Amino acid sequence: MPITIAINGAAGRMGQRLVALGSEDKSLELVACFEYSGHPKFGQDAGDVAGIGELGLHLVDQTDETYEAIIDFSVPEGAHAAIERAVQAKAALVMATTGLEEQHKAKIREAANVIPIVWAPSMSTTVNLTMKLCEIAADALKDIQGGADVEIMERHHRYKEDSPSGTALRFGELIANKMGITKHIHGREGRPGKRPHDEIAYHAIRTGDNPGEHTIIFGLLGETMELTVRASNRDCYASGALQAAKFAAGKKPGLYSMNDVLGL
Ligand SMILES: NC(=O)C1=CN([C@@H]2O[C@H](COP(=O)(O)OP(=O)(O)OC[C@H]3O[C@@H](n4cnc5c(N)ncnc54)[C@H](OP(=O)(O)O)[C@@H]3O)[C@@H](O)[C@H]2O)C=CC1
Ligand SMILES: O=C(O)C1=N[C@H](C(=O)O)C[C@H](O)C1
Repeated sequence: MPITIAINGAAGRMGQRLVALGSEDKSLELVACFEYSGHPKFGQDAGDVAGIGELGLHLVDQTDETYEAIIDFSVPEGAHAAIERAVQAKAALVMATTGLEEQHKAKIREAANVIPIVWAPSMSTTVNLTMKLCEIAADALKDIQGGADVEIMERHHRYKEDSPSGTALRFGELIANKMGITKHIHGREGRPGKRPHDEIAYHAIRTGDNPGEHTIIFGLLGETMELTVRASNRDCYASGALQAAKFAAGKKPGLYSMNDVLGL
């Protein structure tokens, strides 16, 4: 039997790719496409909006259908609604929205007591693998003679609303934990003085239609290591989220990561 899924934020850039890939996947059945009622495309066929032709599923804000998993790529308020929907439906939740505030994060942790939740700032396989590589690098370089300076650069499309990306922040968190760094700064200007070793700096570039690119720099005296991971389109995130929904449906309540989903 296919796993029944719902998508929240279904008219968005990511939502449209989830509708397209999710409706093609024979192991899944797409049963609901949620949008907020004020959305300009509310009520339209989700397949038409996604550019794949009519699916017979409309953009709605409620449904009588039952579903085993709901995937959220929206905005913080949308994420809040998705958590409530998942808890009410006793469905698994795949939480992909970034830029969440502490209140939303607390709600996710609380919901994980009653439903399974995969929560990750990036559903991409190569991004999650690069996170592992960065942890190895950070561990190896934490006590290196002369120190290793960590800087994180990310590039995204001009429409992105949160900054730096959730992925960049997660890279920083993982590296900081390994290297014992507590200071995180965002860009530099004026005369900040010599760079201390115990900080990670983030640089967010917004340009064109870039679907996402991260470079993590480990700068030593005499040599530099850079790890870059780059999406060519959004399907790496969409297919990872669909994989996460299949993984989480029917699991016991708790918080799961993409490492659990991907077996990394
Ligand atoms: N974890 C991951 O792998 C990835 C995460 N993301 C994250 O996913 C999120 C969405 O990205 P993207 O698709 O590019 O953004 P979009 O703005 O294109 O899509 C978000 C959609 O959600 C809609 N929305 C707004 N409010 C609500 C609500 N209350 N309920 C339901 N839907 C709502 C938006 O409508 P409107 O346009 O009218 O606001 C829009 O249609 C971002 O936080 C992004 O950072 C993105 C890619 C990968
Ligand atoms: O908004 C995006 O596009 C993306 N957002 C996520 C993030 O903030 O990390 C993931 C991906 O980089 C694309």
